[in-house]
Amino acid sequence: MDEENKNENKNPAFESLDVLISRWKDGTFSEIIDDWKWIFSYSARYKGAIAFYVILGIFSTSMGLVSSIASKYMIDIITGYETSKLWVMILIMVGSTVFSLAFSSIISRISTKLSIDINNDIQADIFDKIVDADWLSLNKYSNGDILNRFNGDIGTVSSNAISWLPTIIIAVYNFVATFFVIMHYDWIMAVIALGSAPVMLLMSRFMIKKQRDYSKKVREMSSQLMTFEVEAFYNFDTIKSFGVAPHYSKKMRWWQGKFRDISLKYNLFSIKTNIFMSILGTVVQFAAFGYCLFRLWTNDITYGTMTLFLQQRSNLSSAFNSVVSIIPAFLNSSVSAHRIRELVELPKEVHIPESGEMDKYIDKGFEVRMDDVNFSYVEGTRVITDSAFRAKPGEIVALVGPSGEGKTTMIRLILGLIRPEDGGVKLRASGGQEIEMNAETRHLFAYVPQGNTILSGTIAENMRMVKEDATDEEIVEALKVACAWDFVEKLPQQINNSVGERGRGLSEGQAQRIAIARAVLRDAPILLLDEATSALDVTTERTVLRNIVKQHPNKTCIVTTHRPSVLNLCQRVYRVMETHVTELNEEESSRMAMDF
Ligand SMILES: Nc1ncnc2c1ncn2[C@@H]1O[C@H](COP(=O)(O)OP(=O)(O)OP(=O)(O)O)[C@@H](O)[C@H]1O
Repeated sequence: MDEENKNENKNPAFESLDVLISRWKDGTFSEIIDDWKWIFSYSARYKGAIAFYVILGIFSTSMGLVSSIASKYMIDIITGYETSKLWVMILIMVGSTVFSLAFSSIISRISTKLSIDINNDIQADIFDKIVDADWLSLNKYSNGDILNRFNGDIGTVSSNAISWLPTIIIAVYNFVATFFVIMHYDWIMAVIALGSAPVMLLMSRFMIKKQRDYSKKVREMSSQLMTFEVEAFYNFDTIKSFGVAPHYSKKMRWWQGKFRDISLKYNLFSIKTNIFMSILGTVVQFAAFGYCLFRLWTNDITYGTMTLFLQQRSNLSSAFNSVVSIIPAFLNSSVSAHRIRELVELPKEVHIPESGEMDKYIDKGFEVRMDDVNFSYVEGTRVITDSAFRAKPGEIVALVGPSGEGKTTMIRLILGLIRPEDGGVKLRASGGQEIEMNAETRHLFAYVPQGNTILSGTIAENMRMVKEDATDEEIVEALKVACAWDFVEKLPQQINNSVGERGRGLSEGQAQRIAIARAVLRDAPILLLDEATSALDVTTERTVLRNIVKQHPNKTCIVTTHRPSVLNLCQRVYRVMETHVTELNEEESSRMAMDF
């Protein structure tokens, strides 16, 4: 049968059902499913605990049911004056209430423990993923945004990841069990009790889309607010010294206002949905109450059955409400999971496992080679074009050139943080063995980046960051090479003296010398200094560089600089300008030194 005939024979009712299902599944819905699949990959680690949680929940719900059936019989016993059975009923009621309370307390304890565990699990995983993410891809996210996803979004996911499934299962069990108890006594009552279900189902599609959109906007706005906050606190000195604090206060309030507006819109939507649900619930409640009174009036049911009906109807509606109220939490979690997955799915750095082979050649040093390299951060805007570069063991090689022309980009290429579009950036051992720069070659480098990179803690802690088992003597030795010992020696606790975040408490030049000492302690065969001596006086700068070369004759040093004093120490000078890296001859390089 050909395709056309097949379609003709298809029942139109089924066809429209197919269309409905596919529409239901498209876009938002399939995204939600994917996000939850990801969340389940974490919850699955706690299968046993979740199953225990569900069983306890079902017990607790069953006890509630037993207690309300017992209260029906109690009313019937009292109204029928059959006091002989009264004690049994009282015992059943009290027993089931106590059990129910005990179960729900254990459930609360388990769910708190699990949500902390899952939060820690996700955070630890994401931390590792971020650390191993491709530099350029991660660079697109601001620190505030990453921090917000790391804390806020993971918090939202973990608080729901465990409880969501048990809550649904327990609510559905509660719903079904209650429904059958009511049905056992009167099926019309059961139908009335279920009255709101079809309307709710029809509304859910509209609600889900809208709720998810709001949740997404609130999370995005929260990230933007946090980006602003992180940046403002990080640059507090600049803000204060420019006297622009009032402007930033105003900006802060503007961001807060935007966050407030979107949060209130979301809240209004939730209120409207709530009002609608409550009205629906009240209508059903009155219908059930009216029906009960009618049946009582016609003597079809006892007082006990009426109490049971009304109690169970409210139980049914609370089971329904707990399923409905989990929808926002479910959607918020899916939005947060989506935001976390964006970080998880960032491309990983390139790791070439064979790089470990190069460790054998550390003693003789390495040559850094670049050939025919092209690189752009943004497609169409070249930063490096058809360029070559060499730095051999025992050499100090300088990268010079006007600001913003690509010196730091060269350092990033050498470190393998970014990869060239064409050409190769390689590490070459003395025997000719070569390997492309990648994450695994990075341990062969000691890098002093631009800016202050000192962390809060003692000077020794800062140093041991790159060599955990370094002795105090080794630390002092490295500080001496970097001309930092002169001032560290005079500190009250010397290497155990504490410094603040970003080296607070030290001068810019002192912080630079400690950063250099840290790189020296690392004792890697290749040293990269990116404007790392800019805050030092000329004499200290020359002493530091000479000490480094003297320390290890096979070290390869690559420096970016704007200082002639450094150029005179270099064996080779490359100019980075107009996207080209060009080696300067002696005459050009001395002219350049004079032009600075
Ligand atoms: N993460 C990035 N994304 C996009 N473009 C970038 C990025 N980093 C740098 N660039 C661009 O690449 C070019 C070279 O920047 P780079 O930092 O390498 O210059 P530089 O020579 O080290 O400057 P300076 O001497 O001022 O430190 C600049 O035009 C800059 O705008």
